[in-house]
Amino acid sequence: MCPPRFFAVDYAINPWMDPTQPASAEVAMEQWTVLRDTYRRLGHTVEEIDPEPGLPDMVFAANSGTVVAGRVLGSRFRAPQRTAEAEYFRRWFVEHGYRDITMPEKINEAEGDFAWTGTLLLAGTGFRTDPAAHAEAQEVLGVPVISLHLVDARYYHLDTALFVLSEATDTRRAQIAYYPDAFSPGSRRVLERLFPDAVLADAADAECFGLNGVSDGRNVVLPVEATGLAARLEKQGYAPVFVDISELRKAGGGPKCCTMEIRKG
Ligand SMILES: CN(C)C(=N)NCCC[C@H](N)C(=O)O
Repeated sequence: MCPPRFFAVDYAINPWMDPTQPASAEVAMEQWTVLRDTYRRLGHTVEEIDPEPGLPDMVFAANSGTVVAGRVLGSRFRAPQRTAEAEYFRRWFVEHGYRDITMPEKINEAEGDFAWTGTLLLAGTGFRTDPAAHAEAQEVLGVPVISLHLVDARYYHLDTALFVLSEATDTRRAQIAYYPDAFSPGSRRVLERLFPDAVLADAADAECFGLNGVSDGRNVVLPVEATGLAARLEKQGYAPVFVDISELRKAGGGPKCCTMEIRKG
């Protein structure tokens, strides 16, 4: 995770960002700190990278790397405003002992558009990550990739429209939640086929970034407004944990965007 010390909304590269509206680095830092401490309270290890001045979106660490079984696929941003972030994260991986690091040739916004189910890498495209980056990820990470097409600009990254509730080594046992309207008809059919027991989100769940949740298979960290989705998750045996991410949402991000999940083994 990356503390939002230099958080701001100075430019608009997604429909949620409005540089004419006030955004506070101080409030973002308070909300981010609660999110980080929530993970720690739930028993997870959190490592941090230093933020860099002039990179207000660096708090969205999920966009800077996809790590499966200790293999790191870095990122290559579409927006020039974010390009420099990728190299800081690459250096972090080097300094923290990762040896298998590949920087992509294709536009690749990492976990913003990649979600690991335990056997498959679900991969979004349509707004940010280049579809050719999906084949590149399959080759570099050596895991099967399923391409999914996003069609609503408000849900410009896969992680605004879908998240994994529980990973499994048997594809049919992994569980996901997703917002069907964010996907093309063909991608919806793929998701129905692969995940017939998925939790389906509605427009209200999606609008508050409820699909930008982070689950450890039991606890599901969600924006505080995602009450409808939380109620459905509770019925399935999950434990919702609410966080306020209202300031970070002004930049188009939520809990998952702030969280790169490092899968070492
Ligand atoms: C949940 N999402 C979309 C993320 N994975 N990342 C947030 C990135 C926000 C940044 N202003 C941008 O537009 O790139």
